[in-house]
Order: sequence, then C-alpha cells, then structure tokens
Amino acid sequence: MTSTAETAAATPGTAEEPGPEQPPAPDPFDRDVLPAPPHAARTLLGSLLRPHKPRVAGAALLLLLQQAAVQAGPLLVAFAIDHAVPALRGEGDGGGGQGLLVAVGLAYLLCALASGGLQYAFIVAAARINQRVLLELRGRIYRHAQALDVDFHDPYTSGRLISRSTTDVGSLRELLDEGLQELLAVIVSVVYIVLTLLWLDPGLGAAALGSFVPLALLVQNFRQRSARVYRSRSTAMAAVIVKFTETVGGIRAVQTFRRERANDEEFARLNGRHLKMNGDSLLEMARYVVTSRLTANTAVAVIVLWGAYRVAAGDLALGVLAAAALYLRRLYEPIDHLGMFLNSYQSAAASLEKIAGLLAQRPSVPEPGSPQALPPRADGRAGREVVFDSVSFGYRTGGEVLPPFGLTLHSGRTVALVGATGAGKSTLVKLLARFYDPTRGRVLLDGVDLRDVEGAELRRSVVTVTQEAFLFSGTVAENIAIGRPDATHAEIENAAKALGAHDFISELPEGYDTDVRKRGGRISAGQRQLVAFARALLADPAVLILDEATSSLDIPGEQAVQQAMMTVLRGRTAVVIAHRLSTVEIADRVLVMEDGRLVEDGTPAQLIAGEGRFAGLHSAWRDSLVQAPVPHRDQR
Ligand SMILES: Nc1ncnc2c1ncn2[C@@H]1O[C@H](COP(=O)(O)OP(=O)(O)OP(=O)(O)O)[C@@H](O)[C@H]1O
Repeated sequence: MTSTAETAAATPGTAEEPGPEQPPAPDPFDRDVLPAPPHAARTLLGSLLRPHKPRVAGAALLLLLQQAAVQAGPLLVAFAIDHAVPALRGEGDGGGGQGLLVAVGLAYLLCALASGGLQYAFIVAAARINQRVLLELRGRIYRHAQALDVDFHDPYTSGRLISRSTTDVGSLRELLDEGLQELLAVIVSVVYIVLTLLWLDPGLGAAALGSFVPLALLVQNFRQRSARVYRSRSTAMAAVIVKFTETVGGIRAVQTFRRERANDEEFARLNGRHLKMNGDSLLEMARYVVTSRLTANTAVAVIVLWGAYRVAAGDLALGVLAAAALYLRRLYEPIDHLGMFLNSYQSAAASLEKIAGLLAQRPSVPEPGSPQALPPRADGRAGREVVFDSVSFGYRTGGEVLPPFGLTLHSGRTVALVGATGAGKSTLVKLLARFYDPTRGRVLLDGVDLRDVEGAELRRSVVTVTQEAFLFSGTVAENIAIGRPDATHAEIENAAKALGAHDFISELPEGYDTDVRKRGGRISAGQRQLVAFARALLADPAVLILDEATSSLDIPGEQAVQQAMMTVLRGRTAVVIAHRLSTVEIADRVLVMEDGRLVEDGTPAQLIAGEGRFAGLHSAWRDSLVQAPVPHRDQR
C-alpha cells in the first residue's frame, strides 16, 4: 500500500492543467474539474435557490423600490433648478416659491431615508437566502463525499475535497454576499437611469445608450481573459491545499523518509505558481479598471459638452443638463464595481463548476433499488455463508486483477488468505465488503447478492478491521461503540474485557472517556488493534474481515492481539489476510493466492503436509521466526 505522503510525492498536486513538463492525469478522478452533465453548475445553483423562491422575489422587490428612491434624487434636483428656484425668484406665474423649494427638499430627504431603510431590508433578506444556500451546499458536499466510494476518493484525494468545501464554497459566498447584490443593483439602476434620461431628453438618453457599446466590448474582453486566469488561479490554490493536507496527513511517512526538503521544494513551486496566478488576475483587474474609467469619463465629457451647447442654444433646460450629468456619473460609477463583480463571478463560476462536477459523481456501488433482507441468523452469534459465484474483477483503471473464480466460505469458519504482495488478497476482501462490485458474477451472503443488500445492513453484517485500526477523534468508549452507537457503557466495557483491553484503558488518564485524539496518537499500535477488535466484537458482525497487522509487535503485545483475535473470530465467518504463521495455524482453512488466482485450498495441516507453495512458505516462515509461544487452537 502506498502511504499518503508517497502518493503526494508521486502525484503532482493537480493534474487539471498539466504544463508541458507534466504527464497527463492517469485517472479521470485525479483532477479538479470532473466530468459533469451540461449546465450542471447552473442546475446546481437553480436547485439551491428553488426552495427560497418567495424570499428571492421579496428581495428583488425591495431592490426595485430602493433603486426607485435612489434615482429620484437627480429628478428632484432638475425640478428644483428649472421650477422651484425660478418660482422663488418670482419668475414663475404663481407665487409660493418658498413652499415649493421646501417640498422638494423634504422629498429629497424622504427618498434618502427610504433608500437607506430599503437597502438595509434588502441586505438582511439577501443574507438570509445566502446563508441557507451555503449551508445546504456545504452539507451536500459532505454527504456526497461520504456516499462516494474508495474508488473515487483514492485518486481525488482529501485535499481536493477540503478545497471544494472551503475555498470553492468561500468564493461562492463572496459572490452571493457582495457580487450578486452589486450586479442586481447595477442592472436595476442602469435600466432606471436610461429610461429616465430618455424621458427627460431622448437625445441625451440615446447618447448614454450609445456609450454602452465600447463599455460592453471592454466588459466582454475582461470576462474572457479573467475566466482563464481565475480558473488557473483556483486550480493553483487547490494544488497548494492538496499538497499541504497530504503532507500533514502523512507526516509520519514524510519524517521517516526524510521527505521534508523535497516537499519544501514542491510546496514552494506550487506556492509560487499560485502567487503568479494571483498576480495575473490582479493585473487583469487593473487593466480593466483603467480602460473602463477612461472610456466612461470620455463619454461623460462628450455628452455634457454637447448638452452645454444645447443649453446655450436654448434647446435644453439647465436643470435637465444638471440631472443628466448626475445620472451619467451614477451610470458609469458602477463600472468598476461591475469589474469586481465579474471578478467574483468568474471565480465563483469556476468553483461552482468544480463543486457541480463533484456532486455529479455517482457511487460506483449504488444502493439497491429494492433491497432484499438477509435471512435471520440462526442464533445470536452465527456467521453467514459467503459464495463468490463465477466472480471476476478488474479495477476501473487497470486490467483484470481477479480472473473468473468460484469460492464458498462456510458459515462460522476462519479462512486465512496468504500470498505474495500484489497477489489480490485485499482485492478479494474488498469485493466481500462491497467496496467494489465484481466485473462479472455475484458475491452472495446467505444466498443474497450483495448488490441487493441495503448499505446499512451490509455494514452491520460485514465488518473490516484494517491494519491501520483507524481511531476517530472522540473518547475510547465512543470509538468502541462506533458499530453499535446504542451500546451501554457496561456492554462497551464487557467487549473490552473480553479482549483484554480493559486494563490498559482503565489506566488511561480518564479511562474510557479519554480522548484518543486524531489517529489514536496517545495509544500504542497493539492497543489500537485491541480497540479495533473491541469495536468489531461489539458490532457483532456475521462476517469479519481482518487485514492482519504486518508491523511486528513485541511478543507480549503480539500475544495479546492474537488472543483478542481468536475471541473476535469465534463463531463468525472470517477472512484473515494473514502475515503470521501463528494466525494461519488458528485458521480452519488456508487459501493461497498468486496473480489473482486461488492456487491452493485446504486445512493448514493438509497444506503443510503437501508439497505446494504453502508448504514452502510455511517452512520458510518457521525458519525465519524466533517462535513465540503461540496459543493453541483448542484454547479458543
Ligand atoms: N485501486 C486500485 N486501482 C488499480 N489497481 C489496483 C488498485 N488496488 C490494487 N490494484 C492492483 O491490484 C493487484 C492486487 O492488489 P491487492 O492490493 O489486492 O494485492 P494484495 O495481495 O492485497 O497485496 P498486499 O499484500 O501488498 O496488500 C495489484 O496488482 C495492484 O496493483
């Protein structure tokens, strides 16, 4: 098995955009952007917003009203200049100039107050929608990651998953929190302003509309260029995170194999690449801001100049020109913001595409449409019969690993699986635990195809204890109870006692309530194995798969583990990937594998007595071992 750190060293952080020096990704899952149906990102966004339709409509209404209040300002100014001020000077026909000006002033104040209040209400409404959307999205990613199988996780890596639910969700948050509000406000204000200008003076309105052509071209150009830059930037960021998590996840291997310097160099390279991409994106932004401002200011100057000539010629009222100048400023003001918005839009679109690709993946071992219940176990502790019926198997990325074979594992018996590394032992047991489905044939549990057994029932019935004996963060008691969360404290303690784990657990600072911390850093390898066995014993599965630890424990440690193993195997159908002579000797049956084939099958005594591979392996084992006193089979 390759360690995480070695994988990290072997796999360049991300293979999405291989440079000229990088080979193409060997696995379609070893990349950031996964294959997804067309418009997956848009569909995802739609599905996230759909439950909030009424709220979205309410927020849109608030925005429309707020913009109406904001855009009334220049109109009031025009009215004041062209009507209220002349009335005050007594130029108009009727009197009451004072009252008119005060009324205009009050109306202006009212509009300002209304615009502030409405903006506040809109921000609150939009934030409520955003929070719920992001909460749902993060939850979906997490649930989906748990549902996807190891076949997906191995090449995709945990770093990418973390990147999806942090950086990518983060850039979507930015878009929803700031960008989207910005864009909506810009669109609504542009529509209001253009309509008002056209109403005030069709010539000025048409000129303002015409000035949009060069601006639209600028925006379009920026969109295209920044889309490229943003995608590269987010991929570069993901590569940094992947490298970081893989290094930290495999820190033991990193330090054991002195990978620090090589990792530092690789990390510096990835970090540098991210820096460059970030610089590129800032440069694009700067280019856009400068050119768009220049264009907008030129447009304002030209239009106001033309308006001034028309005022001088008596063709346009002064108040209308003043209002037009105010409107033009407001029209072009959001151009910079639009760039910012496009900024977060591009990066959010790239992120959404990646998240949608992840969520579009379907587990390769799907839940059955109409699950079939397993027959009841004969008595509380019986095992189940396992049949490999004309099974053959090949991994998604390779050729056939297990050529067609048939095999029956009798209920309640222990089978030791031996063979050279790469012979296919782990692959065979992965089929039994349904981490993969066979390419051809069926795996039957008491006559029921594993494909028809509901996931939860399968996990209850077939339990795997791996070499790693993974411990989750939490207490020792919680770790033991993982397979049966409803177990009482007494049951947990009994399981630990039956396996001889009670003594060392009691000696821990807080006994069963001691936090094991990540990966059980506080307890030894042998003790971790015992906790894992206690977990299996409490879960009481019909079929137990055991990937025996290859690490050489000390003699008392090994003996304790051996004893515990016999306790946990008793009465179940068990398959043990055996690395120790002592384990093989306690098995009822030994299967020898070679190049994916079962080449020998018999009781340990039969095979030792024969002339086959196992006999040779057995005598080599015997010669190389300083024999520890092995508990005898009938001591079980
Ligand atoms: N996820 C995978 N994708 C592609 N090929 C794989 C995968 N896992 C294992 N293989 C290949 O399948 C073959 C059998 O591997 P398997 O892990 O079953 O062997 P094993 O007998 O358990 O070896 P070991 O004792 O070293 O764990 C090997 O050639 C291996 O390279």
